[in-house]
Amino acid sequence: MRILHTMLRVGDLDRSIAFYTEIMGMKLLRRQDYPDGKFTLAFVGYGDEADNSVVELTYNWGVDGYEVGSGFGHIAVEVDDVYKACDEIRARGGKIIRDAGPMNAGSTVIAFVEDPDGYPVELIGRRQ
Ligand SMILES: C[C@@H](O)C(=O)SC[C@H](NC(=O)CC[C@H](N)C(=O)O)C(=O)NCC(=O)O
Ligand code: NI
Repeated sequence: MRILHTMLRVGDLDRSIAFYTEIMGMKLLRRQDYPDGKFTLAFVGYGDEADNSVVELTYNWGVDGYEVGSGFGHIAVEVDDVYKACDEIRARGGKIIRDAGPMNAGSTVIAFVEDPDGYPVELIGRRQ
């Protein structure tokens, strides 16, 4: 077994696709409308689904926002250098909500970016 995807409900699909592709460097892997269910799915990720876990963006037609809630944590993205990644993401218009530095109660260097719906995306340095 393997993790295939994490699903996020989004209020504006094009806005989210732009964030995950133009700011986070992912690819739009596929997009499909489901008219009978009045929703659209878009899958984004750093590689094809056969070999990579991806993010499934779900847009329910006419629903423009959601409560992120206190239970949701984050999606984590591996980067070569967290500090450099934050600079690059800021330069591309991304919102860093937690600057790079050692994690709470630990030493792993992390940072958090906020996606357009308020979902945190964690940046973690590649394991040495
Ligand atoms: C290792 C890396 O993948 C993490 O996600 S650790 C991030 C760290 N998590 C916690 O502190 C968990 C306990 C916390 N009370 C919670 O429920 O979130 C984290 O979120 N650190 C925040 C920070 O600013 O370091
Ligand atoms: Ni994490």
